[in-house]
Amino acid sequence: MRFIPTSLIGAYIIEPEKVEDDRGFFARVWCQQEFAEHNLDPNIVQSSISFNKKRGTLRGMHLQLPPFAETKLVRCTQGAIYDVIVDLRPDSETYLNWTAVELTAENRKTLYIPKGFAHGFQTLEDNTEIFYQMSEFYSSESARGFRWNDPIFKIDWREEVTVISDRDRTYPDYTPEVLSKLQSFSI
Ligand SMILES: Cc1cn([C@H]2C[C@H](O)[C@@H](COP(=O)(O)OP(=O)(O)O[C@H]3O[C@H](C)C(=O)[C@H](O)[C@H]3O)O2)c(=O)[nH]c1=O
Repeated sequence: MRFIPTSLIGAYIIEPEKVEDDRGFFARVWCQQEFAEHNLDPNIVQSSISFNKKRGTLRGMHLQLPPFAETKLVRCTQGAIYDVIVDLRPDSETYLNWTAVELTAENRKTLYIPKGFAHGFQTLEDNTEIFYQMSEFYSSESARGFRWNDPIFKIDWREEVTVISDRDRTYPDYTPEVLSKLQSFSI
């Protein structure tokens, strides 16, 4: 695997190193030891999939607060997404910054998202499926979210949003009150 730092401290793009032969290829996409060697959280307790019928579908921006803050590994196993993360760790040099990466079934890239980041994506093709691996259990009570077009983040999305849940569409703007609840994140 190749671990490529993103512009946000602690977030990485992980590229598989293919071992090719006349049948095709084999590649590792996760290894507890290699992750630990790169100071990445090697714990996985849940895996999930997300299927999205229509191009332009947007899910996010989501995160879980401590004690259920989670490291996430995200990869696209069918279709393509524009995957976005926002650093919400007040003591981070890249606090409130965002970055995006195109994850596709073809490029087989994985995005490693540390605790304290909000995550969301927009699909770039119909019938797009995402595979997640999380370091913490799902906790609806600790789930929080911010609106995809919240002016404080100025995220530059690729396309018009075609499908979005009522919850994701109606999050209030990011405010100091919400910020205070995230102070407990540290890198
Ligand atoms: C995330 C999750 C959801 N659910 C249930 C709760 C709802 O009944 C249904 C759909 O949940 P939700 O609308 O929160 O799903 P997404 O909008 O895709 O949320 C995800 O989207 C963003 C982009 C993420 O990074 C997270 O993985 C996650 O927040 O599945 C579960 O039972 N377990 C889970 O882990």
